[in-house]
Amino acid sequence: MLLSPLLSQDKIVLGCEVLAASFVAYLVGLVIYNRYFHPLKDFPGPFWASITTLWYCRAVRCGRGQDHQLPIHKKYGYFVRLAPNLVQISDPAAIETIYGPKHEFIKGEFYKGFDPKISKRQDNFTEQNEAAHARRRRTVAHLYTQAAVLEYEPSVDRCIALFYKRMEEFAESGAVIDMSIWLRKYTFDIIGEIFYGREGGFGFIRDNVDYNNWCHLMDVMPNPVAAITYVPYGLRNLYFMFQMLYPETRAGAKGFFTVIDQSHAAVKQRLDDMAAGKPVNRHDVLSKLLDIVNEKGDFGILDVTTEIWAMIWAGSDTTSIALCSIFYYLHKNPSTLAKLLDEIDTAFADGTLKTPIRFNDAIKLPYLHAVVREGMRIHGSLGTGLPRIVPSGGVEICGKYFAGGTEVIMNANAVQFDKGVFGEDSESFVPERWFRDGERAAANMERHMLQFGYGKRICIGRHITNTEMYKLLPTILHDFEFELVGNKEWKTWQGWFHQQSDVNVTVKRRVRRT
Ligand code: HEM
Repeated sequence: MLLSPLLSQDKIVLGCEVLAASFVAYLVGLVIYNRYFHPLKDFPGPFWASITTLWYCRAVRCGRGQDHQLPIHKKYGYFVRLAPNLVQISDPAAIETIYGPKHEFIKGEFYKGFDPKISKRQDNFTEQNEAAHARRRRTVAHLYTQAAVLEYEPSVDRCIALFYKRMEEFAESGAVIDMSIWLRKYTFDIIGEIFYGREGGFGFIRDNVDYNNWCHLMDVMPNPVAAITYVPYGLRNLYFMFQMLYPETRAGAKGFFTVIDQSHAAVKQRLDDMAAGKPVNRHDVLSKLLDIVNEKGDFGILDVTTEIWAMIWAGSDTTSIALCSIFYYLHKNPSTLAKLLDEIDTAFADGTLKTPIRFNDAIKLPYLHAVVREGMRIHGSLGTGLPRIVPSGGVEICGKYFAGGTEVIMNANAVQFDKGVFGEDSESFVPERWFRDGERAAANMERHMLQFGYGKRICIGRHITNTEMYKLLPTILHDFEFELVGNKEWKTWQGWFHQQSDVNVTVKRRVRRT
């Protein structure tokens, strides 16, 4: 009763009108500020990108490579404003400034979307606090060195044997297979072997089943997650609810929690087996992570779960995309394939390679090395770039000043095409570039590859990837002949992951030259 004069209908309507008018005035003011007064106003880029983060959000969510890979830089140059407070830079000279040790650029808010919140400590990939990251990375780094990874070689061999058996069956049946799918099963199974304690992997290759829908999850979940931090703050719940209207996002969200459950279950299983005195693989990462729990006070069981959870996301699709790129470009370029086969056959003939192929032997093949580098250069596994925040005080990057708090990004799929570093033919698949101009030029290209990131946040799992690739490729290429059906182009998706599909091939037993 007392409040009724305050809540008269007229006053409520007036209040709503004032609120709506203020909101519209705020939006108009923001647009004018972003476009004409923002410190980044002079950087070139699309109009809509200069006034709202939703433009870049759409680019990531919808896998629009033309908006954040090489084409956008062809249009606007080395610096492109992709959102009001975000500039993407493709000048290779900026890598050292942004990702190198000289300045303290921290990871952008983008990474928050990937935090599973399993433990109070985040995984290395999502951790934004540099000191916390350094502590965690020091704690686990010894599990990921090349020497440590070689201890997991028998696990990789088991998955290769399963893959090989499948290829034999396909050669026998004459079936058409999508190689992008089978390479994905291979990399998932290896994560299953070395992080989840499953001998023979998750069974993706063995049973030809996408258990828990994890492969499907990788197709559908990273895109909304990678885009969400570019939705204006107040609209994120709405965006999330809207995304849930898509059945595939609902499946992805469910899968997100299944991965967490399965990660808890894998750790529990290993602890139970150890307590029961059952034989377990003491050489896999899971065992070694549990050893750390016993040795260090600040790394608990939930940190083990977090670590193996992260590897499903970080270690499976990334590697299969790289493998698929190498495989596809080899089969699109028969003369390159022929040269590589020559090298592999000679290595088998002179005893450099033997079955099962050792990583340390395969790495000695120079042409294979060039093919691997080139496949990863021309098609980066991550479709979008790696966001960083300019430290307070501001930093000059390649002659342009950026105020503290500005977000900057470099995208491997733009940088790795730079003609100054990689040559005039940088848009073509040419493995020869890795030795044609001598060691200094090759080292210079290597320094400007962003495929695995750079500096202290560089990919910790890259030796696992290399081991998987250098062992599988010569094994299958030596014994099987693949033909791209109709020599068709693949399909690609340019969101957070740079997935390929429709790499359809037939498989035959290879008739080798004598
Ligand atoms: C071709 C394969 C791979 C590619 C292209 C790749 C790419 C990357 C990139 C670009 C980063 C840096 C992210 C950033 O700076 O924001 C990164 C970090 C990371 N990667 Fe990979 N990755 C691959 C394979 C793997 C594998 C096999 C694993 C583990 C099994 C792994 C685990 C990680 C982790 C844990 C980080 C965070 C490292 C840190 O910040 O300390 N990656 N990866």
